[in-house]
Amino acid sequence: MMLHIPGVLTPAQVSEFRQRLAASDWVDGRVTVGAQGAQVKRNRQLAETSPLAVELGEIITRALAAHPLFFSAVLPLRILPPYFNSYAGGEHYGSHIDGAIRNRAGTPLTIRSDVSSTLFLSGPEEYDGGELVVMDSYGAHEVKLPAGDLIVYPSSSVHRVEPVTRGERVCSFMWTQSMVRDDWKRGMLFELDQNIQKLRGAHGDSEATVGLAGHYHNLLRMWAEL
Ligand SMILES: O=C(O)CCC(=O)C(=O)O
Ligand SMILES: [Fe+2]
Repeated sequence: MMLHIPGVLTPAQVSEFRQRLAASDWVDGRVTVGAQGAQVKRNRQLAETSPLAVELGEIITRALAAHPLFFSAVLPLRILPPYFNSYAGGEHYGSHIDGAIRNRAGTPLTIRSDVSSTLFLSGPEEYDGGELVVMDSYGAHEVKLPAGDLIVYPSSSVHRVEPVTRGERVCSFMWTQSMVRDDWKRGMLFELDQNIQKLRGAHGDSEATVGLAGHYHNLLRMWAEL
């Protein structure tokens, strides 16, 4: 399932992030990939142990943990601290799949990547190209979101970032281990949760919404791995 999650960061947070990121040191993005990724990846990132990456990453992680839509769609168990990348002057990231097991220099965390996310820190008017293209059985989906918004997509999908031919595309990206590994099951739980909330919004709680909420939790009980 792919989902657009608006307003993860406020415009004020985005502009503070951009100012601080512009003044920091960037390294070759190939530091965090394996051999296949290294052949197709051409961008820059903050170093994994950069104190700025750690500080800004914590703000993003807190915002995600408190975001009801992110929680409902991702059912996060562990979020690996977010990374920051930048593409300009034709930089791009060709078709690849994210490594299944991810760890992070400077932290003891190792996670299984179930859900990949990109948080846009540049607005679409700031650059040309740079679409995140995610493939699934329905075809290729192009994503370019307003600054502060996030896209989530299954880490199991092949994806790429098109060359940035004007301006600069600055983003944060991160991997989450979900309580529910299977994308199809996670999507079913998300649909059920969202529809229960719509029913509640329209009619208040009733015997039926309580029953459906029980069904949601019983499915989660059956499928969740902690
Ligand atoms: O920049 C992006 O939107 C995605 C980056 C990416 O796919 C990766 O680093 O694995
Ligand atoms: Fe990726």
